[in-house]
Amino acid sequence: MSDLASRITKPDEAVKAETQPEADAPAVDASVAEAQNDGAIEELGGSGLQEPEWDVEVSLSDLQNNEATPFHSATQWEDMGLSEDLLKGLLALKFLKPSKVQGKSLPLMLSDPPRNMMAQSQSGTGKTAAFVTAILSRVDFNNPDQPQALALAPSRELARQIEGVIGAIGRFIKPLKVAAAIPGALPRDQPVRSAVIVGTPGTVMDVIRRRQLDVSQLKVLVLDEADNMLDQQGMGDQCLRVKNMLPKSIQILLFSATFPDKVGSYAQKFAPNAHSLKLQRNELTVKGISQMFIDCADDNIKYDVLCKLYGLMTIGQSVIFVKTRESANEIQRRMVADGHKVSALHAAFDGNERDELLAKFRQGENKVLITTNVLARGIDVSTVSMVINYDIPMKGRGDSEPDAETYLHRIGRTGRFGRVGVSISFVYDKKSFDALSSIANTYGIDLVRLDTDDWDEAEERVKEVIKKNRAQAAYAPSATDNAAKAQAP
Ligand SMILES: Nc1ncnc2c1ncn2[C@@H]1O[C@H](COP(=O)(O)OP(=O)(O)OP(=O)(O)O)[C@@H](O)[C@H]1O
Repeated sequence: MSDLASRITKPDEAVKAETQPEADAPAVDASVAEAQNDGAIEELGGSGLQEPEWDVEVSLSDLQNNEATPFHSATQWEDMGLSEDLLKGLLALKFLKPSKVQGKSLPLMLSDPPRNMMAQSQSGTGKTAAFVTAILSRVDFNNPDQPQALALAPSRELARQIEGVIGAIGRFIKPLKVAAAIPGALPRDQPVRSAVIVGTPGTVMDVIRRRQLDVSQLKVLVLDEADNMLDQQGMGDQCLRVKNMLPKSIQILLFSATFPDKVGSYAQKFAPNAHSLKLQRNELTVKGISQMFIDCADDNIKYDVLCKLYGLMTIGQSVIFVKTRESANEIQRRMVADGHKVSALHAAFDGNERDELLAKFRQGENKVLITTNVLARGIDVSTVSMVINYDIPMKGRGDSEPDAETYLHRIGRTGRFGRVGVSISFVYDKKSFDALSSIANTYGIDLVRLDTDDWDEAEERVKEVIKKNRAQAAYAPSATDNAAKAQAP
Protein backbone atom coordinates (compact mmCIF):
# COMPACT_ATOMS: atom_id res chain seq x y z
CA MET A 1 0.00 0.00 0.00
CA SER A 2 1.33 3.41 -0.81
CA ASP A 3 2.17 5.60 2.18
CA LEU A 4 -0.34 8.30 1.41
CA ALA A 5 -3.03 5.74 0.81
CA SER A 6 -2.47 4.45 4.31
CA ARG A 7 -3.03 7.93 5.66
CA ILE A 8 -6.26 8.69 3.86
CA THR A 9 -9.45 8.71 5.81
CA LYS A 10 -12.51 7.27 4.17
CA PRO A 11 -15.82 8.39 5.57
CA ASP A 12 -17.25 4.99 6.28
CA GLU A 13 -14.16 3.96 8.16
CA ALA A 14 -13.48 7.14 10.03
CA VAL A 15 -13.88 6.83 13.74
CA LYS A 16 -16.48 9.39 14.71
CA ALA A 17 -15.26 11.94 17.18
CA GLU A 18 -17.18 12.16 20.41
CA THR A 19 -19.63 15.01 20.72
CA GLN A 20 -17.30 16.36 23.38
CA PRO A 21 -14.25 16.69 21.17
CA GLU A 22 -11.12 14.92 22.12
CA ALA A 23 -8.33 17.06 23.56
CA ASP A 24 -7.62 20.09 21.42
CA ALA A 25 -9.77 19.01 18.57
CA PRO A 26 -12.59 21.38 17.90
CA ALA A 27 -12.48 20.46 14.25
CA VAL A 28 -12.06 17.36 12.19
CA ASP A 29 -9.89 14.88 13.97
CA ALA A 30 -9.24 12.50 11.17
CA SER A 31 -8.50 9.06 12.45
CA VAL A 32 -6.32 6.64 10.63
CA ALA A 33 -8.54 4.42 8.63
CA GLU A 34 -6.74 2.47 6.07
CA ALA A 35 -7.91 2.82 2.56
CA GLN A 36 -8.34 -0.64 1.21
CA ASN A 37 -6.70 0.22 -2.02
CA ASP A 38 -3.22 -0.90 -2.78
CA GLY A 39 -2.47 1.15 -5.79
CA ALA A 40 -1.68 4.64 -6.87
CA ILE A 41 -3.58 7.66 -5.77
CA GLU A 42 -5.94 7.65 -8.75
CA GLU A 43 -7.25 4.32 -7.68
CA LEU A 44 -8.44 5.46 -4.32
CA GLY A 45 -12.15 5.10 -4.32
CA GLY A 46 -14.90 6.80 -2.38
CA SER A 47 -15.11 10.46 -1.69
CA GLY A 48 -12.14 10.20 0.67
CA LEU A 49 -13.88 12.70 2.84
CA GLN A 50 -14.66 12.68 6.45
CA GLU A 51 -17.83 13.87 8.09
CA PRO A 52 -17.35 17.15 9.87
CA GLU A 53 -17.85 16.61 13.55
CA TRP A 54 -17.97 19.92 15.28
CA ASP A 55 -21.58 20.20 16.22
CA VAL A 56 -20.47 21.20 19.68
CA GLU A 57 -19.06 24.71 19.94
CA VAL A 58 -15.77 24.61 21.75
CA SER A 59 -14.85 27.92 23.26
CA LEU A 60 -11.34 29.02 24.07
CA SER A 61 -12.06 28.79 27.77
CA ASP A 62 -13.12 25.15 27.33
CA LEU A 63 -9.86 24.48 25.55
CA GLN A 64 -7.87 26.29 28.21
CA ASN A 65 -9.55 24.25 30.92
CA ASN A 66 -8.73 21.00 29.14
CA GLU A 67 -5.41 19.70 30.42
CA ALA A 68 -4.77 17.70 27.28
CA THR A 69 -4.59 20.75 25.02
CA PRO A 70 -1.58 22.98 24.34
CA PHE A 71 -3.75 25.88 25.56
CA HIS A 72 -3.95 24.68 29.13
CA SER A 73 -1.55 25.64 31.85
CA ALA A 74 -1.41 24.64 35.49
CA THR A 75 -0.12 28.13 36.27
CA GLN A 76 -1.86 31.51 36.26
CA TRP A 77 -0.24 34.75 35.10
CA GLU A 78 -0.55 35.93 38.67
CA ASP A 79 1.72 33.10 39.90
CA MET A 80 4.63 34.14 37.73
CA GLY A 81 5.88 37.17 39.59
CA LEU A 82 5.22 39.49 36.65
CA SER A 83 5.04 43.25 37.10
CA GLU A 84 1.64 44.91 37.46
CA ASP A 85 2.12 46.62 34.10
CA LEU A 86 2.77 43.35 32.34
CA LEU A 87 -0.18 41.64 33.98
CA LYS A 88 -2.40 44.50 32.91
CA GLY A 89 -1.02 44.28 29.38
CA LEU A 90 -1.72 40.55 29.10
CA LEU A 91 -5.20 40.87 30.51
CA ALA A 92 -6.02 43.84 28.30
CA LEU A 93 -5.30 41.56 25.34
CA LYS A 94 -7.76 39.08 26.83
CA PHE A 95 -4.98 36.60 27.47
CA LEU A 96 -6.88 35.39 30.50
CA LYS A 97 -4.69 32.36 31.15
CA PRO A 98 -1.29 31.27 29.94
CA SER A 99 -1.08 28.50 27.35
CA LYS A 100 1.01 25.43 28.07
CA VAL A 101 4.21 26.78 26.52
CA GLN A 102 3.72 30.09 28.31
CA GLY A 103 3.02 28.47 31.66
CA LYS A 104 5.97 26.11 31.39
CA SER A 105 8.61 28.29 29.79
CA LEU A 106 8.12 31.56 31.66
CA PRO A 107 9.09 30.37 35.15
CA LEU A 108 12.18 28.73 33.63
CA MET A 109 13.13 31.78 31.58
CA LEU A 110 12.67 34.11 34.55
CA SER A 111 14.55 31.98 37.08
CA ASP A 112 17.63 33.47 38.66
CA PRO A 113 20.42 33.16 37.61
CA PRO A 114 19.11 33.32 34.04
CA ARG A 115 19.51 30.13 32.04
CA ASN A 116 19.20 29.44 28.35
CA MET A 117 16.02 27.92 27.02
CA MET A 118 14.95 25.91 24.00
CA ALA A 119 11.17 25.74 23.74
CA GLN A 120 9.08 23.86 21.24
CA SER A 121 5.34 24.19 20.92
CA GLN A 122 2.82 23.76 18.10
CA SER A 123 2.10 26.62 15.69
CA GLY A 124 -0.27 29.25 17.03
CA THR A 125 0.04 28.29 20.70
CA GLY A 126 1.47 31.56 21.97
CA LYS A 127 5.25 31.25 21.80
CA THR A 128 5.57 34.93 20.89
CA ALA A 129 3.78 36.13 24.01
CA ALA A 130 5.97 33.75 26.04
CA PHE A 131 9.26 35.23 24.94
CA VAL A 132 7.92 38.78 24.75
CA THR A 133 6.78 38.51 28.38
CA ALA A 134 10.23 37.18 29.32
CA ILE A 135 11.94 40.04 27.50
CA LEU A 136 9.74 42.68 29.09
CA SER A 137 10.35 41.16 32.52
CA ARG A 138 14.11 41.26 32.10
CA VAL A 139 14.46 44.79 30.78
CA ASP A 140 15.10 47.68 33.16
CA PHE A 141 12.80 50.45 31.93
CA ASN A 142 14.56 53.03 34.06
CA ASN A 143 17.10 52.89 31.29
CA PRO A 144 14.78 52.99 28.26
CA ASP A 145 17.35 54.13 25.68
CA GLN A 146 19.84 51.40 26.45
CA PRO A 147 19.57 48.28 24.27
CA GLN A 148 18.91 45.36 26.65
CA ALA A 149 17.09 42.70 24.67
CA LEU A 150 17.40 41.52 21.09
CA ALA A 151 14.97 39.26 19.21
CA LEU A 152 15.84 37.85 15.80
CA ALA A 153 13.31 36.56 13.27
CA PRO A 154 13.72 35.16 9.76
CA SER A 155 11.59 37.72 7.89
CA ARG A 156 10.85 41.43 8.10
CA GLU A 157 7.15 40.62 8.41
CA LEU A 158 7.72 38.46 11.44
CA ALA A 159 10.08 40.99 13.02
CA ARG A 160 7.40 43.68 12.57
CA GLN A 161 4.75 41.40 14.00
CA ILE A 162 6.88 40.69 17.09
CA GLU A 163 7.48 44.44 17.45
CA GLY A 164 3.68 44.85 17.48
CA VAL A 165 3.23 42.15 20.13
CA ILE A 166 5.88 43.81 22.33
CA GLY A 167 4.00 47.09 22.01
CA ALA A 168 0.70 45.39 22.79
CA ILE A 169 1.80 43.38 25.82
CA GLY A 170 3.98 46.25 27.02
CA ARG A 171 1.44 48.99 26.48
CA PHE A 172 1.33 49.97 30.17
CA ILE A 173 5.12 50.11 30.46
CA LYS A 174 6.34 53.66 30.16
CA PRO A 175 8.55 54.52 28.44
CA LEU A 176 8.72 51.47 26.20
CA LYS A 177 11.04 51.90 23.29
CA VAL A 178 11.24 49.21 20.61
CA ALA A 179 13.28 49.41 17.40
CA ALA A 180 12.91 47.29 14.28
CA ALA A 181 16.27 46.41 12.75
CA ILE A 182 15.00 45.40 9.32
CA PRO A 183 16.08 46.69 5.91
CA GLY A 184 15.23 50.34 5.47
CA ALA A 185 13.71 50.90 8.91
CA LEU A 186 16.56 52.43 10.91
CA PRO A 187 18.11 55.77 10.00
CA ARG A 188 21.72 55.18 9.00
CA ASP A 189 24.49 56.25 11.33
CA GLN A 190 22.23 57.14 14.22
CA PRO A 191 22.57 55.18 17.42
CA VAL A 192 19.69 52.87 18.26
CA ARG A 193 18.15 54.24 21.45
CA SER A 194 15.67 51.54 22.39
CA ALA A 195 15.59 49.00 25.17
CA VAL A 196 14.28 46.25 22.88
CA ILE A 197 15.39 45.54 19.33
CA VAL A 198 13.67 43.15 16.96
CA GLY A 199 15.25 42.42 13.63
CA THR A 200 16.43 40.15 10.90
CA PRO A 201 19.96 38.75 11.33
CA GLY A 202 21.59 40.47 8.34
CA THR A 203 20.43 43.96 9.31
CA VAL A 204 21.23 43.40 12.97
CA MET A 205 24.74 42.32 12.00
CA ASP A 206 25.13 45.50 9.95
CA VAL A 207 23.96 47.84 12.70
CA ILE A 208 26.28 46.21 15.22
CA ARG A 209 29.23 46.41 12.84
CA ARG A 210 28.49 50.05 12.10
CA ARG A 211 28.43 50.59 15.88
CA GLN A 212 24.90 51.94 15.74
CA LEU A 213 23.82 49.35 18.25
CA ASP A 214 25.54 49.25 21.62
CA VAL A 215 25.41 45.59 22.57
CA SER A 216 27.33 45.89 25.83
CA GLN A 217 24.25 45.77 28.06
CA LEU A 218 22.22 43.18 26.15
CA LYS A 219 20.83 40.61 28.59
CA VAL A 220 18.55 38.51 26.42
CA LEU A 221 18.82 37.15 22.89
CA VAL A 222 15.76 35.45 21.40
CA LEU A 223 15.76 33.46 18.18
CA ASP A 224 12.22 33.01 16.99
CA GLU A 225 11.83 30.18 14.45
CA ALA A 226 15.16 29.06 15.88
CA ASP A 227 15.56 25.90 13.80
CA ASN A 228 15.23 27.97 10.65
CA MET A 229 17.53 30.66 12.00
CA LEU A 230 20.25 28.17 12.94
CA ASP A 231 20.03 26.22 9.72
CA GLN A 232 23.49 26.11 8.21
CA GLN A 233 22.06 26.42 4.71
CA GLY A 234 20.22 29.57 5.67
CA MET A 235 20.81 32.17 8.35
CA GLY A 236 22.87 30.00 10.71
CA ASP A 237 26.08 31.75 9.89
CA GLN A 238 24.66 35.24 10.37
CA CYS A 239 23.09 34.31 13.69
CA LEU A 240 26.35 32.88 14.95
CA ARG A 241 28.18 36.03 13.95
CA VAL A 242 25.63 38.16 15.77
CA LYS A 243 25.88 35.99 18.87
CA ASN A 244 29.68 36.21 18.83
CA MET A 245 29.44 40.00 19.00
CA LEU A 246 27.22 39.93 22.11
CA PRO A 247 28.19 39.67 25.79
CA LYS A 248 29.19 36.10 26.68
CA SER A 249 26.78 35.99 29.61
CA ILE A 250 23.68 36.77 27.51
CA GLN A 251 20.63 34.58 28.10
CA ILE A 252 19.68 32.79 24.88
CA LEU A 253 16.08 31.75 24.22
CA LEU A 254 15.25 29.56 21.23
CA PHE A 255 11.63 29.12 20.14
CA SER A 256 10.05 27.14 17.34
CA ALA A 257 7.30 24.69 16.51
CA THR A 258 9.93 22.42 14.96
CA PHE A 259 13.41 21.37 16.03
CA PRO A 260 14.52 18.66 13.62
CA ASP A 261 17.26 16.42 15.01
CA LYS A 262 19.78 17.84 12.58
CA VAL A 263 19.43 21.31 14.10
CA GLY A 264 18.87 20.08 17.64
CA SER A 265 22.48 19.30 18.47
CA TYR A 266 23.72 22.54 16.96
CA ALA A 267 21.05 24.45 18.88
CA GLN A 268 22.39 22.95 22.09
CA LYS A 269 25.83 24.30 21.26
CA PHE A 270 24.38 27.69 20.38
CA ALA A 271 22.47 27.85 23.67
CA PRO A 272 24.53 25.73 26.06
CA ASN A 273 23.00 24.18 29.14
CA ALA A 274 19.53 25.22 28.03
CA HIS A 275 16.31 24.17 29.70
CA SER A 276 14.43 22.25 27.06
CA LEU A 277 10.72 21.90 26.32
CA LYS A 278 10.30 19.38 23.55
CA LEU A 279 7.36 17.77 21.79
CA GLN A 280 7.12 14.32 20.30
CA ARG A 281 6.80 14.19 16.52
CA ASN A 282 3.25 12.94 16.71
CA GLU A 283 2.27 15.86 18.94
CA LEU A 284 3.30 18.48 16.42
CA THR A 285 0.17 18.80 14.35
CA VAL A 286 -2.53 21.18 15.44
CA LYS A 287 -5.75 19.22 15.75
CA GLY A 288 -7.93 22.13 14.69
CA ILE A 289 -6.46 22.12 11.19
CA SER A 290 -8.27 19.77 8.80
CA GLN A 291 -5.56 18.60 6.49
CA MET A 292 -6.78 17.67 3.04
CA PHE A 293 -5.29 17.06 -0.37
CA ILE A 294 -6.43 17.11 -3.97
CA ASP A 295 -5.09 14.89 -6.68
CA CYS A 296 -4.77 17.17 -9.67
CA ALA A 297 -4.06 14.68 -12.46
CA ASP A 298 -1.40 16.92 -13.97
CA ASP A 299 0.37 20.20 -13.38
CA ASN A 300 -2.01 22.22 -15.57
CA ILE A 301 -5.05 21.07 -13.68
CA LYS A 302 -3.60 22.57 -10.50
CA TYR A 303 -4.36 26.04 -11.74
CA ASP A 304 -7.94 25.14 -12.68
CA VAL A 305 -8.54 23.56 -9.29
CA LEU A 306 -7.11 26.64 -7.61
CA CYS A 307 -9.57 28.85 -9.48
CA LYS A 308 -12.41 26.55 -8.53
CA LEU A 309 -11.44 27.00 -4.90
CA TYR A 310 -11.48 30.80 -5.17
CA GLY A 311 -15.00 31.16 -3.83
CA LEU A 312 -14.08 29.18 -0.74
CA MET A 313 -10.86 31.10 -0.29
CA THR A 314 -12.69 34.37 0.02
CA ILE A 315 -15.25 33.33 2.63
CA GLY A 316 -12.47 33.84 5.12
CA GLN A 317 -8.91 34.57 4.12
CA SER A 318 -6.42 32.30 2.43
CA VAL A 319 -2.75 31.91 1.83
CA ILE A 320 -1.47 30.06 -1.23
CA PHE A 321 2.08 28.78 -0.96
CA VAL A 322 4.09 28.26 -4.12
CA LYS A 323 7.69 27.33 -4.71
CA THR A 324 9.15 30.37 -6.47
CA ARG A 325 8.62 34.10 -6.72
CA GLU A 326 8.17 33.68 -10.46
CA SER A 327 5.30 31.26 -10.06
CA ALA A 328 3.74 33.51 -7.40
CA ASN A 329 3.79 36.36 -9.92
CA GLU A 330 2.57 34.17 -12.73
CA ILE A 331 -0.35 32.67 -10.80
CA GLN A 332 -1.35 36.11 -9.56
CA ARG A 333 -1.25 37.50 -13.09
CA ARG A 334 -3.38 34.67 -14.44
CA MET A 335 -5.89 34.79 -11.61
CA VAL A 336 -6.32 38.54 -11.90
CA ALA A 337 -6.76 38.18 -15.65
CA ASP A 338 -9.41 35.56 -14.91
CA GLY A 339 -11.27 38.07 -12.74
CA HIS A 340 -10.11 37.06 -9.26
CA LYS A 341 -8.81 39.47 -6.64
CA VAL A 342 -5.52 38.10 -5.33
CA SER A 343 -2.23 39.64 -4.35
CA ALA A 344 1.30 38.26 -4.28
CA LEU A 345 3.96 38.88 -1.66
CA HIS A 346 7.52 37.63 -1.80
CA ALA A 347 11.07 38.70 -1.14
CA ALA A 348 11.57 40.37 -4.53
CA PHE A 349 9.25 43.22 -3.50
CA ASP A 350 10.82 46.13 -1.68
CA GLY A 351 10.35 46.47 2.06
CA ASN A 352 7.65 49.14 2.03
CA GLU A 353 5.65 47.26 -0.55
CA ARG A 354 5.86 44.12 1.56
CA ASP A 355 4.72 45.99 4.68
CA GLU A 356 1.81 47.48 2.77
CA LEU A 357 0.73 44.19 1.21
CA LEU A 358 0.71 42.41 4.54
CA ALA A 359 -1.10 45.29 6.21
CA LYS A 360 -3.83 45.10 3.58
CA PHE A 361 -4.09 41.38 4.11
CA ARG A 362 -4.34 41.80 7.89
CA GLN A 363 -7.05 44.40 7.45
CA GLY A 364 -8.98 41.97 5.27
CA GLU A 365 -8.76 44.29 2.29
CA ASN A 366 -7.00 41.54 0.40
CA LYS A 367 -8.40 38.13 1.09
CA VAL A 368 -6.11 35.89 -0.90
CA LEU A 369 -2.35 36.07 -0.70
CA ILE A 370 -0.02 34.10 -2.94
CA THR A 371 3.38 33.78 -1.38
CA THR A 372 6.55 31.75 -1.00
CA ASN A 373 8.17 30.30 2.09
CA VAL A 374 9.01 33.84 3.14
CA LEU A 375 5.65 33.91 4.95
CA ALA A 376 5.61 30.24 5.95
CA ARG A 377 6.63 30.91 9.51
CA GLY A 378 5.20 32.86 12.39
CA ILE A 379 2.72 35.13 10.61
CA ASP A 380 -0.39 35.36 12.74
CA VAL A 381 -3.65 36.39 11.08
CA SER A 382 -6.52 34.74 12.89
CA THR A 383 -8.96 35.06 10.00
CA VAL A 384 -6.88 32.85 7.75
CA SER A 385 -9.15 29.87 7.36
CA MET A 386 -7.48 28.14 4.44
CA VAL A 387 -3.91 27.38 3.46
CA ILE A 388 -3.15 25.94 0.06
CA ASN A 389 0.06 24.13 -0.72
CA TYR A 390 0.01 24.69 -4.46
CA ASP A 391 3.48 23.17 -4.46
CA ILE A 392 4.47 20.63 -1.84
CA PRO A 393 7.44 22.10 0.07
CA MET A 394 10.75 20.49 -0.84
CA LYS A 395 14.32 21.00 0.29
CA GLY A 396 17.77 19.69 -0.43
CA ARG A 397 19.76 19.97 -3.59
CA GLY A 398 17.39 19.91 -6.55
CA ASP A 399 14.38 19.72 -4.26
CA SER A 400 15.22 16.14 -3.54
CA GLU A 401 13.63 15.88 -0.10
CA PRO A 402 10.18 16.75 1.22
CA ASP A 403 10.38 19.66 3.64
CA ALA A 404 8.26 18.39 6.50
CA GLU A 405 9.01 21.31 8.81
CA THR A 406 7.99 23.90 6.24
CA TYR A 407 4.77 21.98 5.61
CA LEU A 408 3.92 22.20 9.29
CA HIS A 409 4.71 25.90 9.50
CA ARG A 410 2.79 26.69 6.31
CA ILE A 411 -0.39 24.96 7.39
CA GLY A 412 0.04 26.57 10.81
CA ARG A 413 -0.93 29.94 9.29
CA THR A 414 -4.45 28.78 9.97
CA GLY A 415 -5.90 27.18 13.10
CA ARG A 416 -4.36 29.78 15.42
CA PHE A 417 -4.83 29.42 19.17
CA GLY A 418 -7.69 26.95 19.18
CA ARG A 419 -9.35 28.14 16.00
CA VAL A 420 -10.08 25.75 13.18
CA GLY A 421 -8.86 25.88 9.61
CA VAL A 422 -8.30 23.87 6.46
CA SER A 423 -5.15 23.07 4.57
CA ILE A 424 -5.33 21.70 1.05
CA SER A 425 -2.21 20.30 -0.57
CA PHE A 426 -2.05 19.70 -4.31
CA VAL A 427 -0.35 16.60 -5.64
CA TYR A 428 -0.09 15.87 -9.33
CA ASP A 429 2.70 13.37 -10.00
CA LYS A 430 4.63 10.62 -8.29
CA LYS A 431 7.18 12.99 -6.81
CA SER A 432 4.64 15.29 -5.20
CA PHE A 433 2.56 12.33 -4.12
CA ASP A 434 5.55 10.63 -2.48
CA ALA A 435 6.61 13.87 -0.85
CA LEU A 436 3.22 14.49 0.74
CA SER A 437 3.06 10.88 1.73
CA SER A 438 6.42 11.09 3.48
CA ILE A 439 5.37 14.28 5.31
CA ALA A 440 2.15 12.60 6.44
CA ASN A 441 4.13 9.68 7.78
CA THR A 442 6.67 11.85 9.54
CA TYR A 443 3.99 13.40 11.72
CA GLY A 444 1.35 10.69 11.66
CA ILE A 445 -1.01 13.00 9.80
CA ASP A 446 -4.34 11.66 8.59
CA LEU A 447 -4.99 13.32 5.28
CA VAL A 448 -8.48 13.65 3.88
CA ARG A 449 -8.79 13.37 0.12
CA LEU A 450 -11.05 15.94 -1.49
CA ASP A 451 -12.75 14.34 -4.45
CA THR A 452 -13.07 16.87 -7.22
CA ASP A 453 -15.47 14.60 -9.11
CA ASP A 454 -18.12 15.61 -6.66
CA TRP A 455 -17.25 19.25 -6.39
CA ASP A 456 -20.40 20.36 -4.55
CA GLU A 457 -19.77 17.91 -1.80
CA ALA A 458 -16.08 18.77 -1.58
CA GLU A 459 -17.03 22.43 -1.32
CA GLU A 460 -19.52 21.77 1.45
CA ARG A 461 -16.89 19.97 3.51
CA VAL A 462 -14.42 22.80 3.28
CA LYS A 463 -17.06 25.47 3.76
CA GLU A 464 -18.16 24.10 7.07
CA VAL A 465 -14.70 24.45 8.57
CA ILE A 466 -14.24 27.92 7.15
CA LYS A 467 -17.55 29.14 8.51
CA LYS A 468 -16.62 27.88 11.91
CA ASN A 469 -13.36 29.81 11.72
CA ARG A 470 -15.28 32.94 10.79
CA ALA A 471 -17.55 32.53 13.78
CA GLN A 472 -14.57 32.04 16.08
CA ALA A 473 -12.72 35.06 14.69
CA ALA A 474 -15.77 37.26 15.15
CA TYR A 475 -16.22 35.97 18.69
CA ALA A 476 -12.59 36.42 19.68
CA PRO A 477 -10.48 38.61 17.42
CA SER A 478 -6.78 37.95 17.83
CA ALA A 479 -4.74 40.35 19.89
CA THR A 480 -1.90 40.14 17.44
CA ASP A 481 -4.20 41.07 14.58
CA ASN A 482 -5.32 44.09 16.51
CA ALA A 483 -1.80 45.09 17.46
CA ALA A 484 -0.63 44.70 13.89
CA LYS A 485 -3.56 46.69 12.54
CA ALA A 486 -2.76 49.52 14.93
CA GLN A 487 0.82 49.43 13.67
CA ALA A 488 -0.08 49.35 9.98
CA PRO A 489 1.68 51.95 7.80
N1 LIG B 1 -2.65 33.18 26.63
C1 LIG B 1 -3.30 33.51 25.53
N2 LIG B 1 -4.65 33.63 25.53
C2 LIG B 1 -5.33 33.93 24.39
N3 LIG B 1 -4.75 34.15 23.18
C3 LIG B 1 -3.41 34.05 23.13
C4 LIG B 1 -2.62 33.75 24.29
N4 LIG B 1 -1.32 33.73 23.92
C5 LIG B 1 -1.29 34.01 22.60
N5 LIG B 1 -2.54 34.20 22.12
C6 LIG B 1 -2.91 34.48 20.71
O1 LIG B 1 -2.63 33.30 19.99
C7 LIG B 1 -2.25 33.60 18.66
C8 LIG B 1 -1.03 32.79 18.26
O2 LIG B 1 0.08 33.18 19.03
P1 LIG B 1 1.56 33.22 18.45
O3 LIG B 1 1.61 33.97 17.17
O4 LIG B 1 2.44 33.67 19.55
O5 LIG B 1 1.81 31.67 18.18
P2 LIG B 1 3.17 30.92 17.94
O6 LIG B 1 3.18 29.77 18.86
O7 LIG B 1 4.32 31.86 18.00
O8 LIG B 1 2.94 30.40 16.45
P3 LIG B 1 3.97 30.07 15.26
O9 LIG B 1 4.58 28.74 15.57
O10 LIG B 1 3.11 30.02 14.05
O11 LIG B 1 4.99 31.16 15.23
C9 LIG B 1 -2.02 35.08 18.62
O12 LIG B 1 -3.10 35.67 17.91
C10 LIG B 1 -2.04 35.53 20.05
O13 LIG B 1 -2.61 36.81 20.17
